[in-house]
Amino acid sequence: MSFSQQLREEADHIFNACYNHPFIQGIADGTLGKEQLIHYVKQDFEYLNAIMQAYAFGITKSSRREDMEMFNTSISFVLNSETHPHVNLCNVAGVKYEDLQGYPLAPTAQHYTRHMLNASQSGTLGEVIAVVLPCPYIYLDIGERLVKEVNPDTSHPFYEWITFYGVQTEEVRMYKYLKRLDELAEAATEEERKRMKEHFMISCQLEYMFFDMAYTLQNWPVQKQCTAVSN
Ligand SMILES: Cc1ncc(CN)c(N)n1
Repeated sequence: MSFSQQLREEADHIFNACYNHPFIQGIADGTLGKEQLIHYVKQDFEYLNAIMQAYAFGITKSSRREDMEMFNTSISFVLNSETHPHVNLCNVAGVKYEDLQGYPLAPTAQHYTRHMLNASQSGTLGEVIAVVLPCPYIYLDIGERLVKEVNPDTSHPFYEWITFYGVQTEEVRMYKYLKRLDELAEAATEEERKRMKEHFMISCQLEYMFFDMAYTLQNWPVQKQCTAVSN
């Protein structure tokens, strides 16, 4: 079994938990609430900025043009295409996309972005791939399962979100990452392979937590009190 197959098997329960999370099931049956959609898009806009920076660290660790191209394609994908599923969610929530940009990170988004940026800044090329991989991998899995199980038509409120992640070129992008991860894992020391696995598993857990953050409208626990002004 290849290294990437081992990781996928090890994380199977997390992939399943993500699919069964009420956030995704709310997308599936079209009932996800406006507040949850807005919180998700605000946080995901910032998350996608951070993953582009992680991809850019991947370029700084690359010496082959093919690897630079792989990360560059992912950055272009986020900049030029991944706005579409966000716009779908904004349309359902009845808000403008531009109004959901530039918000502070909630705890889980803070955790996930720091995890990705720390590992990609301090790690090897293999570690960069391992830490960013769950992002496209889990959404491809969710999208494919939703297309198969919900089989939405254009009247479904989240038709565009579902078909974007379930029926598109994500698969081609993914296989490049998996192939390269296996090559790098084969040449890596046991220590490095251990770090790659740890980065991958933590990113998978944080993908689950990200859905939970959006669903529960997670925020920092201590907020400034608004005291009534009395005359
Ligand atoms: C947190 C998260 N993970 C993954 C994806 C899909 N690229 C996303 N938009 N946001």
